Amino acid sequence: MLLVNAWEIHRDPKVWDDATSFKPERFEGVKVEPSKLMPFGIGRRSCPGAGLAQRVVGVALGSLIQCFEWERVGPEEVDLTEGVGLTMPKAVPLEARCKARDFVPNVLPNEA
Ligand code: HEM
Repeated sequence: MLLVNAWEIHRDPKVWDDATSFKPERFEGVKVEPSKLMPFGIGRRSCPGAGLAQRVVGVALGSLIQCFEWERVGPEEVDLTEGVGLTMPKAVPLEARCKARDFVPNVLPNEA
């Protein structure tokens, strides 16, 4: 069995500028070689849900931002340190406060 260390490739400074910074704009309008970016695996056993996931993640994230105001629970910056595990947990779980924006009750059914 061949195991590819995608984690390492995704952080390789030879492959990416400023490799460990969160810069989603680095992907705007560019076609990235599949051998550099493989969040869904690669080849015949790659993730068959990739198309669905990419659409749903965008809609879900957009809905959370559009429908809620978000804030930290305290004055400290959110700690983005990675924890240990296969699913890339955060070292410190995220705690945040959210409040539905004013328009939300008008578009969601009122459950009595
Ligand atoms: C952000 C969401 C997702 C990520 C990051 C992800 C990532 C992956 C990765 C890395 C693999 C292993 C590929 C390999 O072995 O090379 C995989 C396999 C798989 N994924 Fe996903 N996946 C996601 C969502 C989904 C969804 C929504 C579905 C189904 C609706 C799905 C179904 C599968 C299946 C069935 C496999 C096994 C494919 C096989 O072994 O032939 N995944 N996924």
